Amino acid sequence: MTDIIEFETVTKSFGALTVLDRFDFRVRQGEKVTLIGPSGSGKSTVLRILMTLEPFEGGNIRIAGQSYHMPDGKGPFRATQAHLFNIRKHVGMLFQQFNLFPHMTVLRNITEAPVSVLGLSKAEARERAMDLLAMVGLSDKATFYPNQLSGGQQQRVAIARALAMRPKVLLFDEPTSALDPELVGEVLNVIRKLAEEHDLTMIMVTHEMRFAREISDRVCFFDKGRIVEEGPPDQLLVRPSHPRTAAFLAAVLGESSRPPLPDDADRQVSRNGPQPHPDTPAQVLGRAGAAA
Ligand SMILES: Nc1ncnc2c1ncn2[C@@H]1O[C@H](COP(=O)(O)OP(=O)(O)OP(=O)(O)O)[C@@H](O)[C@H]1O
Repeated sequence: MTDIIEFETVTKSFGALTVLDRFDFRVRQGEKVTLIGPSGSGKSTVLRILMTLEPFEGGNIRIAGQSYHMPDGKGPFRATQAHLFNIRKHVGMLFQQFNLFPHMTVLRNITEAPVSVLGLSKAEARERAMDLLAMVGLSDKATFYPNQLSGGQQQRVAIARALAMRPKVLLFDEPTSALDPELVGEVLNVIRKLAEEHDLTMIMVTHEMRFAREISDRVCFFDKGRIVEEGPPDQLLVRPSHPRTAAFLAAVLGESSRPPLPDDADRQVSRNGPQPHPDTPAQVLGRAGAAA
């Protein structure tokens, strides 16, 4: 299988802070990859660069064989809008906060870009949108406005909107983290269906470890802008070989798999650093798998 995404020695800084330092990363066509790791380790930055929302200073990225550099070798900082647009058309992205247009109906949210960017007729765009709304289980909400929908429904519309552009790569930046717990399942079900039924390449940043184990071909553990360890989910999430991966998983799985404690409000630490926990990742994920 060919690599649809290639990062070669990519460097990205915010002022004095180097977030990615000669970062290499490849994703195969159709692969489902999950990025996990502590807060601030650079996971979202990777997605935002891929979506051309952030420039980078060094190295190169290719997506679907197309370089982020201009054909004359000029770096991505100096790429024209037309060049960036050509790259961006391969990629769709789901954000934590859905980012639907509040003044447009659900249908218009989905048809707007296919009509204005891809040049589809209104009828073609509508047909595509209605098929996608059926896929995400929201055929009856086409005329609603975003504020008339639950968070889970809004995120499902956002998925339909991204798919309407027929991207080759779909990026998910913690797509369920802004949702009430009871709404998480419906969004994960749609993503699960996408992963099972489509050859779409998917890269996801998530703290939903059980879900990551279920849908990913590969999980990458990030720390300080580097992939410290990567592998199939059953290996990395269950039998991590790097101590930092093991400590991170113990903290995250420990937090999500036990009932809340009275002092939880003061602890807010699980994503920021490892915390000791009596369970191993294998025990916790094993229990989760048994319960599912
Ligand atoms: N626009 C920005 N300006 C300055 N610093 C930024 C900006 N965006 C991100 N950073 C910094 O870059 C680092 C990496 O951020 P990033 O959002 O990629 O981390 P992350 O691993 O996705 O974290 P989280 O899990 O909390 O979303 C952090 O230290 C963050 O504060």
